[in-house]
Amino acid sequence: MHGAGNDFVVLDLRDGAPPPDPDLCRALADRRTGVGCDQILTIGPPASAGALASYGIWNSDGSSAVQCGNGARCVAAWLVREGAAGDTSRFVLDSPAGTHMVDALGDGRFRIAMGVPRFEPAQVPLSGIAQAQPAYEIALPGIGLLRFGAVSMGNPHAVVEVDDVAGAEVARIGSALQGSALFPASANVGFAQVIDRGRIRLRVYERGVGETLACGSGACAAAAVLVRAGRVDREVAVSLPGGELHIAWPDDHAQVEMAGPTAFVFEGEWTG
Ligand SMILES: N[C@@H](CCC[C@H](N)C(=O)O)C(=O)O
Repeated sequence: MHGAGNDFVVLDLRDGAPPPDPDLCRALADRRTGVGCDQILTIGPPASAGALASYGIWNSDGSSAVQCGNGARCVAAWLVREGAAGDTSRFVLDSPAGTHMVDALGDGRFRIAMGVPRFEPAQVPLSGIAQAQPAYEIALPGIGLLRFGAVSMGNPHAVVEVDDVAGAEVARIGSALQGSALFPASANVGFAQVIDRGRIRLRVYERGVGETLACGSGACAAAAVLVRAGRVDREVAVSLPGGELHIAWPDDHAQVEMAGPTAFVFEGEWTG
């Protein structure tokens, strides 16, 4: 499946099959010798009362993750296709980051409540910083002084505002920031260009993957950081290389809502 180009192998493990180990994740995700994907998603039984199902997330390098916005929409689409949601267009899913309210919008589009953004350095996590700041600065070897915002959407994000996202050195700066001691758990690094108060362009160098065509939690993180900086309105369209997501953050204490597309690509059996 994919959500705005962020692609997934989805394994339905509700029959009790064990989750894939890191070696199997890497084998499945390999674009030459496997199926190929950014993340592996596993669907399991609900973890909380009232939820329809739970899901797990593994990056293509075999590391596990706790939040995946595009993946949440794809799991929702999978459950709706099989009729698990019945007549309702509103249901709850459990992710490793918590519970998410889901709205089926029709035409393969879903809206997911992605949680309240956390800016406290300990929550991101950011090492050696006591107080949250609207922007941080770091001197990166070979790159120079870099200014960025940082936020947790359940998973860690750095957001760098750039004048021209097409020309941004996404891999070089993204991997340098990921490797910095400032981010003890690494980070997903977004490069955001503000087009106007209602639209940004974004590219994301994801933790455990590299650059992806879209990152749902990255779109929420970019919107949250730019709203806090007074650069964009609380409803913003985010254009990513693989498609468009719509982000709304009604107020500082509210959850960020992310809406976007889903697509089924093909189904098969893994014999590897
Ligand atoms: N593609 C995802 C994020 C997946 C997890 C991330 N790479 C991490 O390690 O935190 C999204 O759509 O949010």
